Amino acid sequence: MLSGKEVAQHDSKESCWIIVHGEWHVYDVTEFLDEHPGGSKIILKYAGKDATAEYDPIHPPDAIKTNLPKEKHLGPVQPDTVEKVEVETTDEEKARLERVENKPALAEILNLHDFEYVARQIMPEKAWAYFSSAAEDEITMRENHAAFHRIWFRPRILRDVTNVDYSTKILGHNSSMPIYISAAALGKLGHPDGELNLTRAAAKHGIIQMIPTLASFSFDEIVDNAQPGQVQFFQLYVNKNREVARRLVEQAEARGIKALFITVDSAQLGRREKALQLIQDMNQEHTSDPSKVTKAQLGTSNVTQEASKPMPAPSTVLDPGLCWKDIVWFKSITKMPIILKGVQCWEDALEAYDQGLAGCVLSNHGGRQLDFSRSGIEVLAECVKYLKEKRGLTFPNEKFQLFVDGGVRRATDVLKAVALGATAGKLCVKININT
Ligand code: HEM
Ligand SMILES: Cc1cc2nc3c(=O)[nH]c(=O)nc-3n(C[C@H](O)[C@H](O)[C@H](O)COP(=O)(O)O)c2cc1C
Repeated sequence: MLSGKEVAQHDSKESCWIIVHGEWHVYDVTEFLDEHPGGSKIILKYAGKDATAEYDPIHPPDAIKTNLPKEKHLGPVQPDTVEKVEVETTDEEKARLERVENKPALAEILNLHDFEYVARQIMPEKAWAYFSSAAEDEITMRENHAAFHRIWFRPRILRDVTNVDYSTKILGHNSSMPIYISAAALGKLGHPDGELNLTRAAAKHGIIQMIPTLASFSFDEIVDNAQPGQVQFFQLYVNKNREVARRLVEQAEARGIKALFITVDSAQLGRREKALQLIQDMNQEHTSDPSKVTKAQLGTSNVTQEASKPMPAPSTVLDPGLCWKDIVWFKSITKMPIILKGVQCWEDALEAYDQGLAGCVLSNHGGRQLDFSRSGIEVLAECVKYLKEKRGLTFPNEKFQLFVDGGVRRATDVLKAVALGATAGKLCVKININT
């Protein structure tokens, strides 16, 4: 056991130790300083100290394991000997903390628009930029919701609706409602319990959670937090290194994951300018390397993770080379049903059906990838039409399920999707509609 005092002596670039994580582990990052993708300045700010609070929300769970040689892991430190890091609180931060303190009770929040408003008020700027940003002019993001405004009901009367059961089956698994929680990376940015909150909520309400590849918690931690028998799906970003992809799929199958959703709308990261703006500010603050700023400004940095920086992930996590032959390979290595997440026209939905896949999520990634992609609900209408015309399919269809996400903010949106043929849809933290 190291003492906090000893660690504190290594507070310079000649010898730089930091403490990270609940288990209070000490790491020697002296040689890593120049390699750190976030620059050395930010780490030096925490030299000899506990960096957990800053480190945790913005790094993938395996960042240390993957980037820091074992011999640099110096072991645990006695927690009570570690001095608290004095973080200077700006006036803006004080005001934000006050808003957190006074946030409305859950029962006062009536709908998802309220949630969004409150989130914007209380989240750190970084988190809000990540969660709320979409590609370029954010036209698709707005259209996703607006598209539902163009669909109207044609209610029938004098039907007995005393008992309404809106439970359903999604890919053969019971769900209390025709929605599931879709993948959203880096949950810890929003709350220290991140994705585990969603695991618990899904269990409590009998809905299915899709675990993201880029979750803040490790895959095992999320699965370990599920109740016995709780159904979970897994979202896969296909790593350039197919052995990594294979390992993720095998791990998911071994742990009882019931379906594999492969994200196919992210050949590269969408240009999310709100997030880029923030990176620019951060780079100015944390690094002296002006080329980083320029790259970020131009949107040409090789950021390939879900978040766009400052939300780190290995740059190999997305593969522009992903194509149909890989899907055939995935089919050969897993018995889990495969669903493509991010299908945006009927031709690709038809191809997925012909390849023997279990379904598609008609989605444009919440408008975060290609601006001017059409909304999922609009694509649903054409898929239903052409899959009937070309292959005689009717929807909802158990053998080939259509899901819709993007802009779903109301139960009426879900109802519209289901009425048009979807198995389920997604809600903000991400509920998907199952048509
Ligand atoms: C144990 C030591 C650390 C390791 C192994 C590590 C690893 C990484 C990795 C792998 C990335 C991103 C890679 C990518 O984008 O593909 C990253 C980015 C980043 N890290 Fe660390 N990190 C460490 C310590 C820290 C600490 C103590 C801080 C302080 C808060 C920090 C702040 C950042 C920031 C701000 C970025 C984003 C940089 C940018 O987008 O320009 N890191 N780190
Ligand atoms: C903050 C955030 C993070 C996301 N992360 C992922 C991800 O890691 N993988 C993925 O396939 N989709 C991801 N998505 C896309 C969602 O799964 C879903 O397709 C989209 O959010 C639906 O649109 P909506 O936000 O309008 O509901 C993310 C979306 C948001 C808003």
